Amino acid sequence: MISIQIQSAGYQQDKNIIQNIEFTIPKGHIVGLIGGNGAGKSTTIQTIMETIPHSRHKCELTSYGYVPERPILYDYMTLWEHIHLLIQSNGQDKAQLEKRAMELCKVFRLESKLQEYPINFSKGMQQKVMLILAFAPKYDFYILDEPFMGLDPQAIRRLLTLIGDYKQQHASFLISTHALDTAEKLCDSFVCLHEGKMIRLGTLEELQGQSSRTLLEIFDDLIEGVENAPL
Ligand SMILES: Nc1ncnc2c1ncn2[C@@H]1O[C@H](COP(=O)(O)OP(=O)(O)OP(=O)(O)O)[C@@H](O)[C@H]1O
Repeated sequence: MISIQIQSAGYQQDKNIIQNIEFTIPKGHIVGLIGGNGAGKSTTIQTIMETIPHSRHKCELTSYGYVPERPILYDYMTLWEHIHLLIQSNGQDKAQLEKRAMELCKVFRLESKLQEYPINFSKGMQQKVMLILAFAPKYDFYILDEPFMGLDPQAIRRLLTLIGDYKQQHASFLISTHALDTAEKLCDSFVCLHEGKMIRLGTLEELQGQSSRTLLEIFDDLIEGVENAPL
């Protein structure tokens, strides 16, 4: 079980972007982090990863896989050189890492591009490179910031299968996404953010209450409720 407790965090001293965000991620569970543009999803992820300049939080993580919101690639390295760098720098078994990275290149149809430069790839292809590098090592926990962004429908289906396989092997996930129809089917529970605060937390059934609303409808209602609440 991973416990996330964030009292406050921000990019400048005394300017909190997020506040009072607390939730747990049980082993083998997928938690969806949802919220509109600027709600604080990436800031929450940066805080969990301890890459935010100012924060009061308690999240005890060891190692984890991470897919950033925007691809981070080296200009002068081929796809194979990116994979090679991962193999050399990650402490896990090198033969296993190479085997899985090559399998993932096949899954995401990049096996013929190993000697090409990802910096020249399309947006979706660059996203696939980040997925290959994050999923080649085996971790207990993966943080995926907008993992579906730019992917074609076939790649989304393949990523969903991959996440399902790792979950079966008891990996936990925190996934930030705007793809609420996908999240509704994929995630075990949801953390709903609005203006840096956690406005709801729960499973789809808990969020639905007596209704049969979709996640998108629930989220719309939540935002409307918060924005129309008396001061
Ligand atoms: N590096 C930064 N320096 C200062 N402020 C930042 C920085 N990154 C984000 N912010 C601010 O923090 C707030 C939350 O942004 P964040 O990126 O966490 O939102 P998000 O929910 O991930 O949004 P989106 O869905 O648009 O990616 C926004 O007001 C944004 O302007």
